[in-house]
Amino acid sequence: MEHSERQKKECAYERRGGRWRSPPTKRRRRHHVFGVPPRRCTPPPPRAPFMRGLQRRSLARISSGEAPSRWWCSSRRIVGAKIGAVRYHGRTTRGRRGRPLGGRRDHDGGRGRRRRGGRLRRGPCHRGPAHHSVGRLRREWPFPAEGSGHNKGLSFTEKERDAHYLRGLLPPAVLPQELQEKRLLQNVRDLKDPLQRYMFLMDLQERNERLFYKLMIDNVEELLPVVYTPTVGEACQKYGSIFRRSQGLYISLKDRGRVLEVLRNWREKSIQVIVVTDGERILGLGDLGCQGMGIPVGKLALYTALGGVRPSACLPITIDVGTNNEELLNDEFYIGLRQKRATGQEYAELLDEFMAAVKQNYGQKVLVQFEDFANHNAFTLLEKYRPTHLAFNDDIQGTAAVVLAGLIAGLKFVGGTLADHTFLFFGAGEAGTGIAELVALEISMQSKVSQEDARKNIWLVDSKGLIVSSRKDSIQPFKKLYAHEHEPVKDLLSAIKDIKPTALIGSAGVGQSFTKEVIEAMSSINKRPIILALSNPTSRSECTAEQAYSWSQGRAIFGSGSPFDPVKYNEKLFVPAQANNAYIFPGFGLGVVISGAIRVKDDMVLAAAEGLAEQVSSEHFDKGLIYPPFSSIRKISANIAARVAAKAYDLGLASHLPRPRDLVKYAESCMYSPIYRSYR
Ligand SMILES: NC(=O)c1ccc[n+]([C@@H]2O[C@H](COP(=O)([O-])OP(=O)(O)OC[C@H]3O[C@@H](n4cnc5c(N)ncnc54)[C@H](O)[C@@H]3O)[C@@H](O)[C@H]2O)c1
Repeated sequence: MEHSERQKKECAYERRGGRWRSPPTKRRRRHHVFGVPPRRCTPPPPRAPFMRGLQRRSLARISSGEAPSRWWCSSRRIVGAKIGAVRYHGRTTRGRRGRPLGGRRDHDGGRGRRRRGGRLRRGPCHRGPAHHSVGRLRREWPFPAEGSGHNKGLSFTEKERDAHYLRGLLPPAVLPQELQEKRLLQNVRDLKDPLQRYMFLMDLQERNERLFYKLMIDNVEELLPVVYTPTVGEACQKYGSIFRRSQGLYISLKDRGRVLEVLRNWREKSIQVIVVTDGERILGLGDLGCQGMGIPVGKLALYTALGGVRPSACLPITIDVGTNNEELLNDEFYIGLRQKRATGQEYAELLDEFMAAVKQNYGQKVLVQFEDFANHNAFTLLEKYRPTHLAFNDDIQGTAAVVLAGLIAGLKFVGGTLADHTFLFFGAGEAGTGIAELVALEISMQSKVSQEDARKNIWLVDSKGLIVSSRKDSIQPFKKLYAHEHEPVKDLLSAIKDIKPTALIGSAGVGQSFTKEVIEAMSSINKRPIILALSNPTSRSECTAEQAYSWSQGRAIFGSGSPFDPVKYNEKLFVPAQANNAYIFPGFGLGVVISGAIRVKDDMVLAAAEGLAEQVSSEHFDKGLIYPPFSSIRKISANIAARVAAKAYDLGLASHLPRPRDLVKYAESCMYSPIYRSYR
């Protein structure tokens, strides 16, 4: 077909990326689809300069957050009406007669339609304003409002600065990412106050995401205590005063009936991991209400830095049902609801609505990690949602896996298997009973005995003393399994003398509860007593590393929840192990994500623990370590992920088929890399 002169003039197709794009009107698009050879088209006219100005102003509006949160995928609606010259980067895949092809794409390149119910319909665009704008880099620079995944700061090359209108907005020097990292590390080290360091790193995460993660990955041992426990505890306590920008999603009692709508306001659609808290038991610090947000934010930063889950696939959520913390209720800077905690049906209904909305919005392959819920809710929620959701509780299952791995490794010094030893837990909450259950499961699998029999060597002490059968009627259901026949015992020291445990595991959140007498009693019973002081933050630790080593004359195999510096005792250097959940949950999450698992089973948690324990080599044992060093955490996470994914495939819970042949390699290849990308 010949082009008429008029047609040639009107034809504004532009050849980009091997395709013809951006037809100005529907009529002209048809004209192309029906048989007009695209090569005859004239190039598009240059864009009018005033359009650029208009667009830039509108983008500033978007970036400053002034524009509405719901965006419609239509040039005639919000974006287009204001911007005029918006050029969509959404792709159209067209088949015969110009009809959109099916397949993965649910988006039609910005004409207000997306695939719902098998058909293309008009509707809200789930990708938000970023999807519609030209020059995503410029949109984020210098307004880092919608995430900072594209920012490179001084690392933008000359070419990128030209292509993305950044010239003049940056100083002339072009620095490599490594140099930026070196400078920032120096900046962090110059700050003496840990809270200042925390705020510095959070600012960096918002400003330049890739640089933040590069810094984290390369200096994980140094920065982990800043981004997570113990500093995050202080940050949560002062969250209202240091609040700068919202870092996650807040769902409060006010949102009942529209939780789904609130979830849809989040900028990213493709979410793989959610960490959610209700702030009732933040670390060992108690009820911090809405200010518990620091925990999901910190945990998800570790999911990315240590486990390689994409940052854009992570969603931190705080469910605000009020707080019983009087200090916060009277704090003028408190950021949450000023009311007492909702309980009972009101609480359960909000949680139900939340979990249903999560499934509806993100499907069933999104991992929902419950974090720092008080134990009266944590067990109930996990039991309730495990059968229907991909639910995981790090305080119960994550802690259990990391401690079990430590015990397995610790027994290499002591000798014998788990079944040969007795374990005493000080604290029978989420952490204590979670660990006890997993230890019992491992014993039952190793020794082919029932789990009930396996529990017989495990004893728990709670605030009322040793859990024994005579207390059965007055204790919570999850403790009843450990109510063995024994005389009532009120204090820990007497319990140790009676039970004679090999390992003493503290998870009561009571600082300095492993006194000199306690450690000495453990040392008199065992040649190498295993002492795990798990309570966080450092102030709640049952004893310090120095106390454990000196009171046991250097014989203790010590691990703690919060980090302690190496200790010199009798001219020998002892490196305390950190039983940090960060060994497990990032790798566990990655395993779940790469296999597309739809449920979490105990066997998968057990696989994670075994995956961690097997990475403690003889070289580590020589140094007295019961965990591998954190510096190789990405490798550790990839191995754990492979073990978890393998178990998910074995159990028929994985949905990503076919099963990759080499799961470790596959896990490594799926990990997020913080190296800057090049932009055209
Ligand atoms: N990997 C880790 O290091 C790790 C992981 C999870 C939890 N933790 C820490 O463990 C601690 C407890 O966490 P949780 O989730 O089990 O809390 P929780 O509230 O569920 O349980 C606390 C338990 O301690 C008992 N307790 C309280 N005071 C006591 C006392 N004076 N004497 C004896 N028992 C007492 C309670 O009865 C309860 O059973 C916290 O400090 C938390 O930070 C550490």
